[in-house]
Amino acid sequence: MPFSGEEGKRVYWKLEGRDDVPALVLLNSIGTDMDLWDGALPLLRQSHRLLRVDTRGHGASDVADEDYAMAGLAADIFGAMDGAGITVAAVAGVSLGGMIAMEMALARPDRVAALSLVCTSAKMDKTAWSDRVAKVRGEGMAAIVDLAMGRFLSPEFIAAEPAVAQTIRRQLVNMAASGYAGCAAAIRDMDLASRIGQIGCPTLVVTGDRDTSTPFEGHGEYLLAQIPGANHAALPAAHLAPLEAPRLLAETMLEFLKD
Ligand SMILES: O=C(O)CC1=CCC(=O)O1
Repeated sequence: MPFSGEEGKRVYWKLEGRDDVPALVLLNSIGTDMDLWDGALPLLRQSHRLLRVDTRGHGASDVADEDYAMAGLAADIFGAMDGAGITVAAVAGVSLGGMIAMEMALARPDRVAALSLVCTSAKMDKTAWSDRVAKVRGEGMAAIVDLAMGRFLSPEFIAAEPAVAQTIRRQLVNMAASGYAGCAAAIRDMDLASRIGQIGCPTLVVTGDRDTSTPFEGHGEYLLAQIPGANHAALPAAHLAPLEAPRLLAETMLEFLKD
């Protein structure tokens, strides 16, 4: 299996598609893994070589029991790109994945060709994320699963796709609490808000009309105001847009990436 990084902090990645097309890196939210993107893959792989990475502490990646930092999570993804032989790529990330993507664009502008920032933010409530870290470390994943599910998916989607919602819930409950807490600490400590004005690559900000975690108001609108020349698309989806609107998300990203 393809892993990159030092022992205990290795990230698992999967590369697919032709090598004569541009590379696109796909990053997951906290509490999910690379499978989050499954519904969008058939369209995306027609024109892009896809590198998916399980964020540290998630999926098949290693779980270190410590606070993670956004810069370290970004370095993990560059390590996966190195392992896959990719020098430059467009990067798309959902929520935490979008935060990591912004950190990547700031750290290595030479390696990030474009950003798709899906249902994400540069500033989350520090107290709320601090409480979440403590709760998960003290009581385990069951203590926050209802809160997280309520922010991930809309009631309409849960009613229409109960099996998908059950899978997401099961993954969340069964994942390593230390992996979730490590990433939650990175969200708590992120300092993107004052720096994203320096992002220089073409950027698409995707918001979800039903997203209660990072709604347009206060989150998407801030990204659009700060990132020079950023474009906006609003989708009929909650936070996990690749689940609620996979085809529309893929079409929107491809339209942006073809420019
Ligand atoms: O608010 C939530 O629980 C959803 C979320 C925030 C960051 C992320 O990756 O997911």
